[in-house]
Amino acid sequence: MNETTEQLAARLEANPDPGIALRLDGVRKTFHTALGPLEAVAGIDMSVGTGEIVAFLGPNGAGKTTSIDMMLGLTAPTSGTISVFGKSPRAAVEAGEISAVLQTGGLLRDLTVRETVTAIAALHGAKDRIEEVMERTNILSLSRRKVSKCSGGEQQRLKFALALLPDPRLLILDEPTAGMDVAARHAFWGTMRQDALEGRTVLFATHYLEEAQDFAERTILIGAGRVLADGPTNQLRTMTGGHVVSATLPDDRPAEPALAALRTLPRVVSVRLEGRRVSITGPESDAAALMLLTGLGARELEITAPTLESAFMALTEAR
Ligand SMILES: Nc1ncnc2c1ncn2[C@@H]1O[C@H](COP(=O)(O)OP(=O)(O)OP(=O)(O)O)[C@@H](O)[C@H]1O
Repeated sequence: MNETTEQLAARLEANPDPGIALRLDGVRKTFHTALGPLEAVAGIDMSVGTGEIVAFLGPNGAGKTTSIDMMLGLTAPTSGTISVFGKSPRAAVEAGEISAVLQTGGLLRDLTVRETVTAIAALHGAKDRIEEVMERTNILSLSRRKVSKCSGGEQQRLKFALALLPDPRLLILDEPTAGMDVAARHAFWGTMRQDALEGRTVLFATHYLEEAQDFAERTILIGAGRVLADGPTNQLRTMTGGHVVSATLPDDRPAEPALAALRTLPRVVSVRLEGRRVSITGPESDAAALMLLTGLGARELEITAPTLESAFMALTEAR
């Protein structure tokens, strides 16, 4: 059916950002600590389209949890704006359009699994979704188990069930598979994929490269509160723009002048030393090889395409 002009106008008024589930513009968050201000999020611009599964990848302390707290309206940005389906995060939470599986808290240890699901379903007016959600998250067999007796992975599945109760259009997951074994991880992501096919948007924070690689078509890499790279996960390894050149430096000379010289090469992303072995990451691999062999007396030269891990290390360490 073709949309009438009135219907289009009504839709744009309800969501001025069609096709976009989540948008962050110039978002910053500064905490005031005893040691002075700490900029946990230092200016993030990003958007996530409806139906995408996106990995929010970064090392510890990168600012993932702080960003997620702001997306959920749990804390306000110091500056910048966040919109969820064109609404403020709080309005989207109230409308049941966004929900989350968070790392900490949230479960009462003395309730059983079913009592927990039933209590939260009552809050959302979603009693009719209890069976479906419990089946989907594979917790029916745990119905009568006390939360305190559930393993870490089982508690994660329960949290996942609670997050699905309002039938959110956008699901945010902070390290969702922590504590799950390999089989549970695969089952979990299988469910997620199915949900995404049905139109649910998923953003998950992780510091596991493999998890981004295996389950997200797109990865937003963050470090030190900034977006370092954003693109298809299978291209992340080339986002450093080049290869890794490694070689063994001569024993009879100090390494530091050689490292300083290598750092002057154009567009070098990182220079690292382990023992006498130096590795240079960057797009100008020929120039690095030439300098190593002819200028620095290095031997055992190797040039390799970056692994996802080396791309990740180079991008996060280079700042
Ligand atoms: N309430 C707070 N007060 C002061 N500093 C904070 C607060 N919350 C977070 N930080 C700091 O902000 C930075 C970003 O933390 P955040 O928890 O967002 O990172 P993360 O990427 O989620 O890390 P992890 O993977 O370890 O959970 C860290 O340096 C952290 O110590």
